[in-house]
Amino acid sequence: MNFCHYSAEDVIGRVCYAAELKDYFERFFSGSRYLKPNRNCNITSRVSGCEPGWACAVSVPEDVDMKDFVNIPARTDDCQPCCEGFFCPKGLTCMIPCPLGAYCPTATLDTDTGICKPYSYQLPPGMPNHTCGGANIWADILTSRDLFCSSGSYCPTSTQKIPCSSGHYCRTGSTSEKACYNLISCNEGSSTQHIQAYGAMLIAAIFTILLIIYNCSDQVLTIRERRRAKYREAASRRAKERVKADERTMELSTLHQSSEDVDYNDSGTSNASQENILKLRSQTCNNTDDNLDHSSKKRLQKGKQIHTHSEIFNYAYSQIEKEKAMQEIQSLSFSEVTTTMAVNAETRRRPTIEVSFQDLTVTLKGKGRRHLLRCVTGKMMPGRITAVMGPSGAGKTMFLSALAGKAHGCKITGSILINGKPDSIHSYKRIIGFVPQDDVVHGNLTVEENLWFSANCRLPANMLKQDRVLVVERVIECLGLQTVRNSLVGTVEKRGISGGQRKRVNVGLEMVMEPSLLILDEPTSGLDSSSSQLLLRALRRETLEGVNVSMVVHQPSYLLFQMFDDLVLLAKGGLTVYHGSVREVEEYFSEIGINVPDRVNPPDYFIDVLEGMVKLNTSSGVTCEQLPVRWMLHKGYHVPPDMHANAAAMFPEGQLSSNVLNDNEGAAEDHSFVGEIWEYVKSNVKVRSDVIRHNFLRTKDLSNRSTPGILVQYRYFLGRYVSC
Ligand SMILES: Nc1ncnc2c1ncn2[C@@H]1O[C@H](COP(=O)(O)OP(=O)(O)OP(=O)(O)O)[C@@H](O)[C@H]1O
Repeated sequence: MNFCHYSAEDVIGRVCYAAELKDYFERFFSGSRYLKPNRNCNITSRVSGCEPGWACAVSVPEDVDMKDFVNIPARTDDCQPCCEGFFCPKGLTCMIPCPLGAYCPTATLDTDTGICKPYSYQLPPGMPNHTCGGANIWADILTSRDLFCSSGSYCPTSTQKIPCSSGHYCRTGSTSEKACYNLISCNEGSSTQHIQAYGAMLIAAIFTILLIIYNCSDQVLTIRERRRAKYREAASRRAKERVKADERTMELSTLHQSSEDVDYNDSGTSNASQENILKLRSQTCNNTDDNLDHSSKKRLQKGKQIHTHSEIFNYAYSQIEKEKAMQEIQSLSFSEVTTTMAVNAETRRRPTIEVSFQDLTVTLKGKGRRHLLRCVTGKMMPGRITAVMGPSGAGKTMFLSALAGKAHGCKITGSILINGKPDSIHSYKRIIGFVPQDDVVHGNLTVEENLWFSANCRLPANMLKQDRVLVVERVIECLGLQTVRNSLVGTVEKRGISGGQRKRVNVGLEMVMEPSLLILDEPTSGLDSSSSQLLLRALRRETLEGVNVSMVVHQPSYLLFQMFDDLVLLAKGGLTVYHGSVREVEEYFSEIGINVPDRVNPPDYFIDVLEGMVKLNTSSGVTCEQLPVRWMLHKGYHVPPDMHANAAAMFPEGQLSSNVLNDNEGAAEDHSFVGEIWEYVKSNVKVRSDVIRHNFLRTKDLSNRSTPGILVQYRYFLGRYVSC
């Protein structure tokens, strides 16, 4: 009570009782800015203690029930200024102790302003004997800081205020001073520690780290890549050595077996020894995982992921070598049983897609309605490579685009069936690869990065890492891209890999997604003969897994031509001249008197004929223009009316079956002006709705493959830019 000029009893008599405290805090916490005066401060009986910073005593303290939370006692006696360390709000007439962190000295009058400092109340008018009292308010720190210990000082009690010493800082309402961090200088009376030094140090540290990362990232990536390459090469070497060792074992066994066979049956020796070779190779091929340790083998058997680079590459390369051996078996095999055994056991087949089309006609919109493709009927089978050939502008690209559902802005009639059903080709887009004529590779990435981006985005999301590595490594191996796998593809400004290699990467982007239908537009253009053969061999390998491969090809060499299974030959105007097996094309043309001269490459000759560069002098009298009609008649297809004259010219009157010629196509071709406009509007609406459906609406997915979601794909996309 050193801070109060009353006696202890006087102070106790002035401190608020329970009912007054309750009344005060209820009003305070109800958010009322101005407190309602209590019963002692009404207009009729207003005492000095009702003024801010003043309090009064109770006349008979003994009569007051301190536990009475309801009745406010009468305080009218001996009104005096509020004690230090207490606050006395206006209209309350009693004292409340200030809380910790507050500083409540007795106010002094500022004669200039007439305000009781450090508080902001004034002396009441008309009361000349009244002086400044103690604290008058109590508020939270956000509303008013008047009552709280000011910043730069600390208040151990509500009557003591000590300036913050140097090396320390004190915030508003502090009861003790806080030591500043090392390295930070805090002067006397500091209200906060200035951590700018730390901020500067942090920025400098981040900058240094970034600088180190920038300078070393290349190094780190190179080292990582070098390590991976080391594992890869070791795995490849091990797998090859293993195959060689197996081959030597086989040779020895074969020699041994042959010498035994000679004694019994001379005639059957060669066949028997070859069978032995095949059997032994099949057996050794089955020991794929011999390069792996026991735990990795176990994980593989359970279909689990293997983790280290070394294990993954060992697995991938032993699989690749095994596949190569299996292909060799197939080419060596003469016994169908052995081949079937090998293929069935080891060749993984993908879901198959058979594409059949009937009377496929693509017509250009607008005036003239030119046919870009006309009445094309046929089928493309899984496990076969179909070449699409024809003179320039014949509609080869348009044909494959129409099949792939990428022919926009044209009217397409006829039917396309997928596996015999009229499903939309877009429903299978996740297992259809399309290699356009123009490059779609990313020039600022390496060959391997390009392939990995495509593989990550388009392979099944749940595919194990080792299988992804196998797929990518297999494609790199198949396409002969080993030597340039880490080279930048290159752009116009920055020279990268060669044009032929770039073309192969383009094809690789689609091969790594393991498609069931692979459509390629001129993948061999610009490639030399050996590169083209390498590519065809890679595609041939795909067909072993049941992939349906169709490609536009220009001027294939004879060797390359023989590597195709089927041929679609288109004449100008998009009409079919031949669609069938490559083996039978020469026979078909010779039947109509078109024989390929000696030492002329058959595909070149057929294109020359269709270009009109070869003057036909056939016994049957068929002209170049009649070849499409000849094909239609040969297959028994309907002949469109505008071609009837050509058909009739080839056969004497009456020899043509009426159902071949009875076709109404074109009967409704002559429209009135209004009819033409109506047709135009109709087709335009259809094209727009096709575009909207293709871009915005989801077609039902029938591919049975779930690829990574948009966000994951976006992550891979961003990853590409990080790599750049
Ligand atoms: N959107 C289009 N608008 C107008 N004409 C088109 C369109 N698309 C294709 N054509 C025309 O259709 C014809 C066939 O084109 P396509 O590209 O299919 O020929 P191609 O046989 O692949 O030729 P090339 O071998 O020269 O690449 C060409 O005469 C072409 O001009």
